Amino acid sequence: MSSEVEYDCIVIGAGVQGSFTAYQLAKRNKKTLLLEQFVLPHTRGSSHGQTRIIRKAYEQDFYTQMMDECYKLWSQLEREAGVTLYRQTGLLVMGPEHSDSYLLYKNTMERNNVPMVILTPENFSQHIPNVILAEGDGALVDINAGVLYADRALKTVQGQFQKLGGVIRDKEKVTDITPGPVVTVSTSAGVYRAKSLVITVGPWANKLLAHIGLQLPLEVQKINVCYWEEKVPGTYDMKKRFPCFLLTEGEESDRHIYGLPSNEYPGLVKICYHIGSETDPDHRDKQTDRSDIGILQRFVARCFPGLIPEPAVVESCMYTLTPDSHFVLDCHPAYSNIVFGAGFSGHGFKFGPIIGKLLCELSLGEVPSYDLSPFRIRRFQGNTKSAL
Ligand SMILES: Cc1cc2nc3c(=O)[nH]c(=O)nc-3n(C[C@H](O)[C@H](O)[C@H](O)COP(=O)(O)OP(=O)(O)OC[C@H]3O[C@@H](n4cnc5c(N)ncnc54)[C@H](O)[C@@H]3O)c2cc1C
Ligand SMILES: O=C(O)[C@@H]1CCCC=N1
Repeated sequence: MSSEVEYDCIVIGAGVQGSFTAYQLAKRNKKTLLLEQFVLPHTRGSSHGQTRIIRKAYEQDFYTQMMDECYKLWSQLEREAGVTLYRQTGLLVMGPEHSDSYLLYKNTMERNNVPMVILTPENFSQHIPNVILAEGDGALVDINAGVLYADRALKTVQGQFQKLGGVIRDKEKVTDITPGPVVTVSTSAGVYRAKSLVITVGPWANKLLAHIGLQLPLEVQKINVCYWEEKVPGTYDMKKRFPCFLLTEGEESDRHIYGLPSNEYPGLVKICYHIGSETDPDHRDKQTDRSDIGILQRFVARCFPGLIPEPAVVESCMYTLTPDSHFVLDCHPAYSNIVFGAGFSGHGFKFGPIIGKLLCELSLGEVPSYDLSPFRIRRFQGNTKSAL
């Protein structure tokens, strides 16, 4: 089947980043096609699941500053669609009080006037009951942080895109790309043409970029998404405003941990380890490493006395990591009408609306609204393989 229609833009990959990019393009009256390899919705990429953390607490100013507009774009989408996508819970940040990482969070938040409360070992349990603050740890709360209803957000943005006249074709895997002033995209079901192309295929980025002679330094990891049962149901519940939390980075392996209050599975709290094991996105179920679960069990036993230190549910999801954990947002070095967003390194969901806006701007040849230098591929220098 060959399509006669020429699109302004084709977006490949209907995860959070591709869906928001397509929506932004449609808002700009661009005739847009969004292609997805699986039947939607699916659980085989990085954007599935009911919840994600949204926060301004970051080590780097550029993320904190982008989140300013991003919160506004999330609430604009909520108003437009008449749905709730965000719930404020606050985010508890804990880490060795004098460590580089903890101080970077604290100072970045202070410098950018992010509303926060600093807790002391004396008043900690009064504010955050049923959590043990480790000896020597500092604690602060990013007050406006909270939970995004991820699955609902994806459904909403894809729905709004379609209402604006956008076309979604799922169960169509892109099998080839031919660059040119008009780009040709071949799928398992057809051939499509467009003035520009956006590639947002998450863990599959290098598999698809190989078709256009580019390889990025990305590592795909499978993450075990663990849920832990409350001894007394409701102890760590979102309705009671129990906060999301994260441990800042440090020397010890048991610091790469974060969690969300119980919500999607009543009585179960999501607590995960931020480092997984390398995997192939087409064979992720073959990766069965659970060594992180021991680290989580020790953490839960030590710091969450109200949880049973044995995971009740283990699901899986994938991270696509760059060497510096910063995103990749750029144009192809040889074809300026091919744009990609990749390497969201396990923290990209909250940025969906702003990533969509930026990739839309890049695909239209406009000056992007933010300085993209932290996200350009030239930072990888020798690590980017171009077969051109
Ligand atoms: C366990 C876990 C917890 C996380 N927690 C947070 C959090 O709290 N806060 C936060 O902000 N972020 C979080 N993240 C990160 C965030 O979810 C990801 O950064 C984001 O979902 C990445 O989206 P994406 O669109 O790049 O990738 P994906 O969601 O994987 O989308 C890519 C899409 O492209 C499709 N595709 C691939 N190849 C092709 C092809 N050839 N043809 C057609 N379609 C194709 C795939 O099927 C997929 O649907 C978390 C991630 C995980 C795994
Ligand atoms: O992006 C986020 O907020 C979460 C928490 C920290 C680790 C990864 N994702």
